[in-house]
Formats: sequence, structure tokens, C-alpha cells
Amino acid sequence: MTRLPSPLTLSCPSGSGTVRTYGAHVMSWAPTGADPVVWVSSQAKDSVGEAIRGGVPICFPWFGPGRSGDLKPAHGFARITEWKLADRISEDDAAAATARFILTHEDIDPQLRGAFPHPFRAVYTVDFGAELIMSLTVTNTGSTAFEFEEALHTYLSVGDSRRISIDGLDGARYFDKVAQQEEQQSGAVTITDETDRVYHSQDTVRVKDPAMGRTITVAKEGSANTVVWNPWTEKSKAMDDFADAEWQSMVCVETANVLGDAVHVDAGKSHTMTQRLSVSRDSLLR
Ligand SMILES: O=P(O)(O)OC[C@H]1O[C@@H](O)[C@H](O)[C@@H](O)[C@@H]1O
Repeated sequence: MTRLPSPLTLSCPSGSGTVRTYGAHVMSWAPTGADPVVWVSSQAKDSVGEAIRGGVPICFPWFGPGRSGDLKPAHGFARITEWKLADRISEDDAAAATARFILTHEDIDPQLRGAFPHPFRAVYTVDFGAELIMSLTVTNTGSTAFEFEEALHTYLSVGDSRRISIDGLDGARYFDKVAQQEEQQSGAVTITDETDRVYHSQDTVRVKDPAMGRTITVAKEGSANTVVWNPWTEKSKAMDDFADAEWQSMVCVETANVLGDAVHVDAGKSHTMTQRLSVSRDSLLR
């Protein structure tokens, strides 16, 4: 078992965080003086070949088991592959500290690439500052079109997931992966059971967290889906990299293009998906 090297730290006056070259995986972020916004499990694995439970895994080029339902590894190869660090810009007076990573088809273990034999170049830029801005651009470097799924599988830290409300999805249609059926959202999303939903929505989402007295805003571009995931009690117990009660302190709000909204890219073309996290104090919510 090969342990992962320590993540890189990026900081500027307005915020700081950490990111690994393994998976180009954001491990932490908080604006200066604020509590951590990005959550990582106390049981997260730390070895090459394993997915990391928490942070911001990049799901690419498929989501879960893919649209065929039988692809492995779960959520694609990007989160368990070493990305190249192309740039690291951290200046004392800058508004953000930036890391840029690159992944191409040549970097992928041939055994994992089998289900996605297409030439591509992915560039992932992360700005750590008062906001956390993550932008993933995928370019088709081959001569024929292809489709892919993608998600920035963001684990957010919350005071008590049973008390949060997620605004911005009212009226949106969603696929309920637990009930395996299409539904329509009415009002705010609350967590009252295992929750695993793929919403059709391009809108900004706000996670109101009365236990921490704050609101986390997830804004996005180039994304047709928002995934909301909380494993609740039984699924938590079944995961060996997740403590039994940790479902209370996290929720995933994922910026995505998956299932029927998979991205089509013609030869030589690119697609960019961007997610921006910010946080505000809500003293009235407490
Ligand atoms: O355990 P993994 O592969 O990291 O996935 C966690 C969850 O990720 C969510 O995005 C999926 O919708 C869930 O179905 C899945 O269980």
C-alpha cells in the first residue's frame, strides 16, 4: 500500500486550502477567519488506488457506475489518478492562490482507460480565496466526437444535516437514485432519510445551516445537474471509510453533467464546468 504524499497548501490574505495532485483533489478550504467549509471523513483512506472520502473528488469520465450501469472504478478514473501540477500561483497580495492541474488520456492506467478510449485533455483550475472556484475544461483532442459525465463531488461541512435546508431547487425535476424514479422538488430540500438525487437544474443553491449559523452558496456554470447526497444511517455503517455518525456533519452538493445530461464534445472542441463556493454568516438563523 503506497501512502499519498502530503497535499499542497495554497493561501492568500482572503482564504486558504489544500489540494492533492492525486485526483487533483481539493482537501480543504476556508475563507480567512471562517470555519472549514469542505468536509473530509475521519476514516478517509490515504493510499494510491483508493478514492478519498471527502473534499472535492472529480468524477470523470463517468458518474457512479456510468450510464451503462457496469463501469468500474465508481465515478471514473480521474479521482484515483495522479494529475500533473501545471501551475501554482500564490502571491502575497493576490485575491486568490491558484493551482492548475492537467490530465490527458496518456496519464491513465491502460486497464482503467478501456471504458473510455478517447483522446482528451482535462485542465482543472482551483482558486483558493474568499471563494473557492473550481473550473474543469475537457478538450476532445481526437478526431471523433465523444460523450462524458462529470461531477465536482463537493462534501460540505454542516453543523447538523437534519436541520439544514437547501434552497434553489424548488420546482426542479430530479431522479431519485434511492427510489429509482423521477420526482419534482417542492420547496427546500431537507435531509430526513438516505438522500441521493440528480436534479435537473443550472441554478445557484444555498445550504442554510442553522446549527453553524451560516449559509454556503454553490454557484455554477456549464452544469445541467446538481446532485444532493447524504448516506444517512444504514449506508454510513456499510461504508468502511466513513464513521457511523458522520452523515450528521456533511452533505454533498455536486455540480455535475450526468445521465441524460452527459456532455457531447466534437473533435477539437472543449467544454467547461465551473463551481464557486462562498459562505456567509447568518446570525439570525441560529
Ligand atoms: O462511494 P462513492 O463512490 O464515493 O460514491 C458516493 C455517492 O456519490 C454520489 O454522488 C452518488 O450519487 C451516490 O450514489 C454514491 O453513493
